[in-house]
Amino acid sequence: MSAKIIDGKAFAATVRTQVAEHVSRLKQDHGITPGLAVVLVGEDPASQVYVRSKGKQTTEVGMKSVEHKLEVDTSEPDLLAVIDQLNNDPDIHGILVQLPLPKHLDEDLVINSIDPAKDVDGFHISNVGLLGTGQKSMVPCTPLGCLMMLRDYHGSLSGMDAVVIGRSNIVGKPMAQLLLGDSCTVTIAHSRTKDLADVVRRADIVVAAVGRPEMVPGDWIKPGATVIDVGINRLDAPERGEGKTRLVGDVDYDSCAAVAGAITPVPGGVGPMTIACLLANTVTACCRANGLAEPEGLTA
Ligand SMILES: Nc1nc2c(c(=O)[nH]1)N[C@@H](CN(C=O)c1ccc(C(=O)N[C@@H](CCC(=O)O)C(=O)O)cc1)CN2
Repeated sequence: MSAKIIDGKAFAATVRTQVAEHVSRLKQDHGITPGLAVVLVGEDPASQVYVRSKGKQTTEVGMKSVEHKLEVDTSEPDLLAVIDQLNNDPDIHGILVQLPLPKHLDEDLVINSIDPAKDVDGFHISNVGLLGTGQKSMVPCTPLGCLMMLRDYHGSLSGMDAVVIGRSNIVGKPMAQLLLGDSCTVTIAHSRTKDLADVVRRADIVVAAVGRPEMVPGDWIKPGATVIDVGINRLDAPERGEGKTRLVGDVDYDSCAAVAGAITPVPGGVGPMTIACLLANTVTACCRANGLAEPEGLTA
C-alpha cells in the first residue's frame, strides 16, 4: 500500500480563504476588524520565523496584526504588564505568547494571565478545563489542525481506535480530548508505555507528537491506518552541503507511508495548519466577543 498524502499546506490555504471571507464580512457588515497580538520574548531563531509568519498571514487575511518583541531578559512583571495592556485593548481579540519562553519566566503564570476569551492558543487553564469537560472553549491550534484534517479525510471518526503518542499540554492531551469528543476510543501513549509497538499497531489513527526524530517505524503501523505526524525535528544534513539541515517528523516517513492508508508529510503537513488555525481562532474569539455567529467549520 502507498499512503494518500494529506496535504496540510493546501488545506491551510483553504482555511485561510475561509478566514479571509469571514473577516471581510465582519468588516463590511459590522465595521469590526479582528486583531491578533503576538508577544515574543528573546531571539530564538525558530520562534522568530514562526512569529514573522504569523504576522504576515494575519495581515494577508485582512486582520490587524500587532507584535511585541521583548528583550530576552525581560522581567516577569514587565511581561505581565504587556499582557494586561493587551487584555484591556478592545481592538485586540487574540493574544499569543510565543513558546518556549526564556527559563527565568514562569510559563504557566504567564499563560494564565491572558484573558481566557482572548487566549487563541487555548492554553489558559480555563480553556483546558472547558475542553476537558466538552464545553465551548478556545482549542489549541496544532490539535485543532490535526482534527480538521482527520475529519476532512474520514468524515466521521466515531468508533475509531486512536493512539496519541505524547502527553504534552500543548498537543498530546488536547488532541486526545478532541478525539474523544469525536467518539474515538483514545489511548495516550508516552515514553513509559509498555509494548508501545503493540499499542500503536491497534490504532486506526496514530498521532505522533513526541519530539523524537523518526521514532515510529512502519512496522508499528496497522495497514491502512491514518498517520498524523506532529513532529518538527531539524537534523544536520551534511549530504546537502556544509551546515545544511533537513526537517523530519516523529515517524519514519518512507516506511510508514508504505503501510498507512494516509499520512501527513513533514514539512507541509501539520505545521502550516497550526498558523491557519490560529487565524481561525482569532476570528472565533472576535465573533464571541461581539456576540456574533461564529464561522462554521473553523472550530472544534
Ligand atoms: N504560543 C505557541 N507557541 C508555540 C506553538 C503554538 O502553537 N503556540 N507551536 C510551536 C511553533 N509553531 C507555532 O508557533 C509552529 C511550528 C511549525 C510551523 C510550520 O509551519 N512548520 C513548517 C516547517 C517550517 C520550517 O521550515 O521550519 C512545516 O511543518 O511545514 C508553524 C508554526 C511551538 N511554539
